[in-house]
Amino acid sequence: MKRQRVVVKIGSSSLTDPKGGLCHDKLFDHVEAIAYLKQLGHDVILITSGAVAAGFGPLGYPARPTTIAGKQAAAAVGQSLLMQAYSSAFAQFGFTAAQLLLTRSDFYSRERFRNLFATITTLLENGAVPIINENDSVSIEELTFGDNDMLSALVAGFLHADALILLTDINGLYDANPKTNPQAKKYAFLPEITDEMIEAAGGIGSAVGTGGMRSKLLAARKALSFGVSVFIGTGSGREKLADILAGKGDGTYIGVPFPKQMQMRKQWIAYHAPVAGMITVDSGAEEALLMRGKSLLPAGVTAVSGDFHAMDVVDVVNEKGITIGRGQVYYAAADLKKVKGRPSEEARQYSYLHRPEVIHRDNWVTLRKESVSK
Ligand SMILES: Nc1ncnc2c1ncn2[C@@H]1O[C@H](COP(=O)(O)OP(=O)(O)O)[C@@H](O)[C@H]1O
Ligand SMILES: N[C@@H](CCC(=O)OP(=O)(O)O)C(=O)O
Repeated sequence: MKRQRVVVKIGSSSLTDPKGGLCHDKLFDHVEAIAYLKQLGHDVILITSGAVAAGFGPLGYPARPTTIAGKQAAAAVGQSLLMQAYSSAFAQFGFTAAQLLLTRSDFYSRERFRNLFATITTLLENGAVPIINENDSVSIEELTFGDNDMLSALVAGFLHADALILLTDINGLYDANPKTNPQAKKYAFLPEITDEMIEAAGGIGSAVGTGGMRSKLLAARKALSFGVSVFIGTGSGREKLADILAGKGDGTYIGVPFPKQMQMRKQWIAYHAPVAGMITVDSGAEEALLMRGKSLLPAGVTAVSGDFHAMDVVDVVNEKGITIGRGQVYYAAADLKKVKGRPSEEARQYSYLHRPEVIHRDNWVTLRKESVSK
């Protein structure tokens, strides 16, 4: 299997005891499975919950605190316990754990966004395991991600992950909460998430979790909109994540089956994404895109119209004004205007992902081939 970029999110209930407090056996089981995925050559980014659940006991609370200050204080205690446990467990497999604590405003600022991307990329290049949680102790309630399910979907989208795996205490999505309705039936595969499913999904099932299945479905829908397929479920043992990636997991698969994920992203670009602008390319770039399977580079761009942002979808037209394809851009319109016609190495500083391509091959869909300019 080709190298995959996988975002794994682990919920509080899968890391702590029902009454709170870190469960080292549960945590080790996940670490072993992540280490195995890395040994198979995949990139893994971990989104971990559990700071509040791990910290409230040691801080002296009998149950998960309900006040914001209580949760924030518990998270400050629990986060360091979590990282201590991850660092020592990953070290047993020869991997280094790296902590990143995010707030929603990190996603609003392009500069922070860019730094975050560069940091995670550098960590992955060096073989480390990026471990992300919300920076609970400083997050302001109105500005939180909602929960780590949504955070994991946003991270999976912006890292162009191949798959988002939401590990939880239940083996998938049911048509009703199985903890309260024993007749509930499990979905094995869903092509999409409908409003009805979100309505039907219930809330939290454990004393330590946050959003329940509803928040997972909202997150799954967000991930699908970025072209990332999702798995919600459970598992145990070293091979559980590899099995999930191979389509053999105990849970619900949402979107296109993982190996065919690229196809889905392209479908989204071709048929669903709003088109935010237009780029004109010269005949060399047109030929590279249509005949040689290459990415679009800044050097081949001759004109830019519309007010698009980086990662928006734009139409690409040739010198005759004929639309030849559509793709997701790494540059905002204003930046692309500055760098059109320039060498990639000069231009890439303006791309928020530091990527030289204007449209990477993976984010390109050909709409007309017969129109190549002569
Ligand atoms: N339709 C549903 N299908 C499956 N689980 C559901 C459903 N509705 C509610 N749940 C509950 O969601 C829980 C998982 O959510 P949560 O406790 O937030 O987990 P985590 O801590 O892993 O994020 C399950 O234990 C289950 O009780
Ligand atoms: N950031 C919080 C987790 C919030 C959260 O979404 O929890 P969960 O529903 O268990 O994934 C913490 O570390 O306690």
